[in-house]
Amino acid sequence: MEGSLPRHLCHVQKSSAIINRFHALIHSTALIALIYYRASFLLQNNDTRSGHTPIIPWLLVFAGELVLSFIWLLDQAFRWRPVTRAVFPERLPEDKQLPSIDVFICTVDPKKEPTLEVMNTVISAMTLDYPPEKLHVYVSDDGGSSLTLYGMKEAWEFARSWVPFCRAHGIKTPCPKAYFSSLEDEDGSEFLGTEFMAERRRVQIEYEKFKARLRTSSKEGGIGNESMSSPRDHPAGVEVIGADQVEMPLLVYVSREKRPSHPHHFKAGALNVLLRVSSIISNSPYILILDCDMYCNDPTSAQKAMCFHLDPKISPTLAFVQFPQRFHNISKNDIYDSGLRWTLSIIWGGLDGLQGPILSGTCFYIKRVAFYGSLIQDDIDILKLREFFGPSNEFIRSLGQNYKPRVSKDGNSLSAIQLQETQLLASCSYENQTKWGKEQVGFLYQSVVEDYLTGFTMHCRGWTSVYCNPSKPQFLGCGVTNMNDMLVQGTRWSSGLFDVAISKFSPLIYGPLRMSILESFCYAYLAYHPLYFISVWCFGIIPQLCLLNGIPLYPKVSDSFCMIFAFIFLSSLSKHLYEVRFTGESFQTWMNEQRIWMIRSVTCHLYGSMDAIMKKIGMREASFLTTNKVVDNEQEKLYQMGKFDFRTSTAILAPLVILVISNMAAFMVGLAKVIAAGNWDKMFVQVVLSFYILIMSYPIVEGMILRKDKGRVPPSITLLSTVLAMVLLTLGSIALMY
Ligand SMILES: O=c1ccn([C@@H]2O[C@H](COP(=O)(O)OP(=O)(O)O[C@H]3O[C@H](CO)[C@@H](O)[C@H](O)[C@H]3O)[C@@H](O)[C@H]2O)c(=O)[nH]1
Ligand SMILES: [Mn+2]
Repeated sequence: MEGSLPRHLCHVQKSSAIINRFHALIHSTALIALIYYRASFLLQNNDTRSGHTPIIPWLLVFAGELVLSFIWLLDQAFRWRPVTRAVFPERLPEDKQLPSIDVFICTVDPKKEPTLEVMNTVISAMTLDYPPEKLHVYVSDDGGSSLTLYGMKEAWEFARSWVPFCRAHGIKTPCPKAYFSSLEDEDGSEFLGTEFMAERRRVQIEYEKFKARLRTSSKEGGIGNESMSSPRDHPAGVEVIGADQVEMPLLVYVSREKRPSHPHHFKAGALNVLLRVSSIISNSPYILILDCDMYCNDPTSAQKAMCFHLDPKISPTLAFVQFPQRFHNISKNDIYDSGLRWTLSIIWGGLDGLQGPILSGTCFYIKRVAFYGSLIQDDIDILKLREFFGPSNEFIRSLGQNYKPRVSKDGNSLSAIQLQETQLLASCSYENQTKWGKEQVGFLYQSVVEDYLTGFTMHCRGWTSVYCNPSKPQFLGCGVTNMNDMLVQGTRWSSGLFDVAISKFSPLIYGPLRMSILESFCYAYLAYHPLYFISVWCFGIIPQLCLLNGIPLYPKVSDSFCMIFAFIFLSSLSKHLYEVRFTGESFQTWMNEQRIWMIRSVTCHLYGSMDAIMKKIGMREASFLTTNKVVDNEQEKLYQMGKFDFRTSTAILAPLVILVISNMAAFMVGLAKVIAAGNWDKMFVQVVLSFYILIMSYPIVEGMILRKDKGRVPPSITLLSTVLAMVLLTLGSIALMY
C-alpha cells in the first residue's frame, strides 16, 4: 500500500459544530441578560430593592448561577469541532515492520478484583492479533499476592491452547470468558464445521479446568506462604513466565516493593515501576495500558492503534491513541450513568477535534518516550540522567536509541544480574531524589486521577492524541453498578480533578500558554466541574427556604426577565436532550443523566472538592479506594430492575436525603402559603423549582417511603435527615429574619 491509501480518516461533524456554535451564541446572550438582571438588582440601594429582599440569599443564588455559567462556558469547547475517525488496519505494513508492544495490566487486591477476571484480561491481551514475538504482557500486582502469581502461571498454561486456537480460527473475541459465555451463533461458529466444534470443546474443557484450579487455590487462600507478605508491606518480586515459547507473547509478573514507611502512589506508582522493569526486559516503543477489569474485546485494537502511530504525518507528535472505556455489565436503563455516554461521545469526540482526548487510565496505546519528557532528547551527561531517572545504569542505557534489552525471547528467564536490576528498579526507594512522578518522568503522582494530569502535561509539552472509537467495542470493562461504588469512584475523581484545579497545573493558568485556548478550556472543564456542588446546593436549598418564608428570588412571571430564566432552563435541558437523542439514546437516559448529575453534585463533587482542599492544606492524605469487581447477586438484581441501591455510608446518603426532605417540606408548605396568599406571580418560579427537584429525585422519595427491600433508604437515615432538614430550615428561616 504504503503511500497510496490512507490508513485512517478524520471527519469533522460540520452540522453538529454549526448547531453547537449557534446554540452557544444564543445561550450565552441569555446568560449575559441574567447576569445583568442580578447585578443591577444588587446595585439598587436597599430602599428601592423590591420588597426589601434580604441580600444573602440573592447573593448565594447568584453565585450558583455564576458558577454554572462559568462551567457551561468551559463546556462549550468540547462542542466546537467534534470529529469522528475511521481506520483501515488492513493497510498496515507486513508483520515484520510492526513495532513491538508492551501491555501493562494493574491489579491490587484479589478479594475485590477476582483473579479469574484479572486472568481473563491477561489472556485477552496475549491473544491480540499481533506478532507474538512483538507482544509482552506485564502484570503489576500491588497486593503482592501469591494467588495472582499462581493465576498467571495457570493462565499461561491455558493460553498455550487458547492463543493458537484463536489464531487458527480467527476468533473475534479474545477474552475466553466472554467467548465461551456468548451464544455460539454470535461468532458464526456453527458454519465452521465439526472439526472446529471439537477443537472448541477441547479448549472449553481446558478453560473449565483452569477455572477450577483457580477456584480451589483461592478457596485455600492462595498458594505459598501468604503470611510472609501483606499487601502494604512486601519485597519486590519479578518473574518471567514462559520465556522459552517463541510463538507465545512473553508474560511477566511484577510485584513492586511496598513498605508502610514509603508512599506508593497507587496506580501511578505501579505503572512507573512497570515502565522501568519493562525497559530492561523488552523495552517496546509502544505500550498498551489496561486496568485489570478491562479485557480486550477485539483482537485488532493494536493494529488499529498502529494505523495512527505509523502514519509519518502525525506520528512525530502523536503520544497516544485512546480507545473508549466501554462496559459489559451496563443495563439498558443505566440508572447510575455508569456507561459514561456523555464522556465517551461529547468529551473525547470533542477533544479529538482539538489537540486530542485526555489520557483516560486504560485502553490506550502510548509511546514510551512520551513518558520521558523532553529530557532524553537533550545532550545531557549521565549524572544529569541519573538525577532524573534514578541510579540504574541499565535503565539509563535503555533510553538510548540502539539499546537491546538483555532478556529477550530467546532467554529462558532472567539471569541473576538482571534479576537484581529488576529488584532495584521495583524497589520503593528507587525514586527517591529523582524526577519520577514529579516532572515529565512517568505518571505524575500529584493527583489520584494520574491519567488526567499526566496526559495534560503531555499535551502541554506539545504531544497530541487521537480518539479511536470503532463501532465494536475494542475493550470491555466492569462498570460500577451500585450507588456506593459510583459515589466512592466519583468522589475520587472529583478530588483528583479538583486537586489539579487548585495546583500549579491549573488548566486555566498552566494551559493557555502551552496549548490552544479551547483545549485548555476542555481540561479546565474537567478540573473545575466539581464546583457544580456550589450551584446545586444553592439551588437546592436557598430558593426553597425563601419559598417557605415568602421571599421571592426570581423575577415575577409578568416580568419579561422571567422569560430569560425560563429560556436558560429550557435551553440547557433541551440541548442535553438533543445530544442524548443524537447518540441514539432514549428520554430515560436523559432523565438518568440529569438525576445522576444532581446526585454527584450534591455528594461526590462536594466531598471531592473538600478532600482536595484538605489535602492541599495538609489535613488529609491522598487515598485510592478501588471499586469492587465482585458481582453481588442481590445488588445486581436491583440494578437490572432499575432500582437504586441505597446501601452506602451515612455520610454519602444523608446530604441527599436532607435536600430531598427540605424540598418536600418547602414545596408543600410553600405551595399552601402561595395558594392562601395568592402571590403566584412572585413565587411561581420557586414553586416550580422545588417541584422539578422532587420529580427528579423520585427514586429517593420512593426509597424513603415506598420501598421495603434491603436496598431502600434505611429508616434511620430518613429519620436523621428529617431532623437535620428541620434544623436547617428553622435556622435558615431565623437567619432570614435578620
Ligand atoms: O493502589 C492501586 C490502586 C489501583 N490500582 C489499579 O488501578 C486500576 C483502576 O482501579 P479501579 O478500582 O478499577 O478504579 P476505576 O475508578 O474503575 O478507575 C478509573 O479511574 C482511575 C483514576 O482514578 C483510572 O486510573 C482508571 O484507569 C479508570 O478506569 C485497577 O486495575 C487497579 O487494580 C493499582 O494498581 N494500585
Ligand atoms: Mn475500574
